[in-house]
Amino acid sequence: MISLCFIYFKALNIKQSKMDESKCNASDVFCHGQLLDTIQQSGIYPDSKTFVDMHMLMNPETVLKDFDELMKQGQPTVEAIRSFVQDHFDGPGGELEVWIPEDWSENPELLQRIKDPSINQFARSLNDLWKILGRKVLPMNHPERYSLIPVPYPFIIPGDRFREFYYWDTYWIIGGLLAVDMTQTARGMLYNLLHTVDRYGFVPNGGRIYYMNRSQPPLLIPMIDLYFERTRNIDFIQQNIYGMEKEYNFWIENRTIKVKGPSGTEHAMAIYRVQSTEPRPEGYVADLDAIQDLSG
Ligand SMILES: OC[C@H]1O[C@H](O[C@H]2O[C@H](CO)[C@@H](O)[C@H](O)[C@H]2O)[C@H](O)[C@@H](O)[C@@H]1O
Repeated sequence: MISLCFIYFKALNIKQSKMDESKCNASDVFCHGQLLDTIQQSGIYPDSKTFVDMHMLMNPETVLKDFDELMKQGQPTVEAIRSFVQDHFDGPGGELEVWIPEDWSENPELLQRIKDPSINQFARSLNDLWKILGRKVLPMNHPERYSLIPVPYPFIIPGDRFREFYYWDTYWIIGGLLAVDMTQTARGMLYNLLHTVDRYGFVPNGGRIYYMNRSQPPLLIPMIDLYFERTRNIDFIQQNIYGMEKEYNFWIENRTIKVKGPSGTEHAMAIYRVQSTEPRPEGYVADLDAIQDLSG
């Protein structure tokens, strides 16, 4: 049974590159298909997220056409794959620039109130992180070449390999921003998430196209509540109430199952899950390894 699952998994994953030019987009390169499979399995990047955070130097159809030409010559060597990537991609993360929040201050009121020197020092080092983790999307002339989901306002990233916004991280980030009076940055991050609701109907797991079929816990309304409790900005609520309702309805309609309690009473329970049977593009090798272990 496990072997059958593995074969099915692989069959779904290794699809031929699509050659119909009019239908090519970044997800044909970064989310599924033979090109993704070949590059990720070549081992040229120890972290599978490196490749899927790069951007294409030409249109996806050209990249896929060149890749098909390469494959016609037989299984490429690791060096040939490395050279193909160098010729067709740049990055990762080159679509973002470091951004220092305009509402950052060295000595916010909260820090002035912390008397213990070591805790004060620790809090100051945390406050300095906003300047390291702030990002802004650079102008994109060809969005179809990128895995990044562009958002209109600057934002704070988790850091390290996570170069984009994340849904539920934003809840904790907004709590931290509000604690040091950075309400403008917090508001911009809320606008970004509301922008994704407006555009896609929901907030994706994170700001890359390969996160579009995944959820994280639905914290948009609670984070707007944090913002409102701090600012009492009723205009913001009035302007965005439809976006909040749209996201709520997405969860009710798409991420809710019925469960029976011990007494037999039926309850609606919200779940977050992945709608995919393929390896995660940014965790590709780890997922194939996990399946291999199961089948062996
Ligand atoms: O801090 C960002 C997020 O990091 C982890 O999850 C993300 O990476 C996982 C591995 O690639 C991926 O499976 C998941 O979909 C991503 O959100 C962490 O588990 C998250 O809690 C966190 O938001």
